[in-house]
Amino acid sequence: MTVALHPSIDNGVKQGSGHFAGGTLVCKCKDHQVKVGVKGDVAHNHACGCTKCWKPQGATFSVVAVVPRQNVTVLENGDKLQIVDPSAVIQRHACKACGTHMYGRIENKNHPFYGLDFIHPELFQEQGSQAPQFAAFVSSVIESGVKPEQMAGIRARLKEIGLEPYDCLSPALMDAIATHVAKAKAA
Ligand SMILES: N[C@@H](CCC(=O)N[C@@H](CS)C(=O)NCC(=O)O)C(=O)O
Ligand SMILES: [Zn+2]
Ligand SMILES: [Zn+2]
Repeated sequence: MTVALHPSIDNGVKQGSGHFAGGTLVCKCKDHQVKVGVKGDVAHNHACGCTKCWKPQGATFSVVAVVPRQNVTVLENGDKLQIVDPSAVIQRHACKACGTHMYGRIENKNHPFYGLDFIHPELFQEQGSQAPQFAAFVSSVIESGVKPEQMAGIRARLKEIGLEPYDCLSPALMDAIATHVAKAKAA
């Protein structure tokens, strides 16, 4: 049996249109859904294996991307949102009723990713946003109950669908973080 990663990539990664103009993220509630507007396409879309990122029922990975925070607006039923863990770097605003994380925001102005919000593109009601590019925090799925002996199969399946597996972020993002830290130290 093929390893299940996440429903939006299990049948192969669907490429983005390259001209996604933005859209509306909708939570999983049957009524009074939380709706969040996003302007423009997402960036750095990836599968994340960490325990903190929201994933749909049964998924092993989250699929998560970033957008400039000024491009994110709560459109409807924002009173249903609450911050999952106020002490986390990424403050994930989740629907109290269905648990779906609608956007994650970094409030620490010194953080390398300050200015970017984390969102789950599968919640867009529109098609065509950027496809996942790689897989991050892959080893962390063990913390959610995956057996270590399943890891070779999971990494092989990620590679098969074109998502290079990394146990932290991709080299480009790790370099961006280190560059930010080096500049902060030099200042
Ligand atoms: N092994 C940890 C890794 C958690 C982690 O560091 N997650 C990354 C990727 S989302 C992060 O940047 N977390 C910051 C945060 O959750 O606020 C876990 O699975 O819980
Ligand atoms: Zn909801
Ligand atoms: Zn994560």
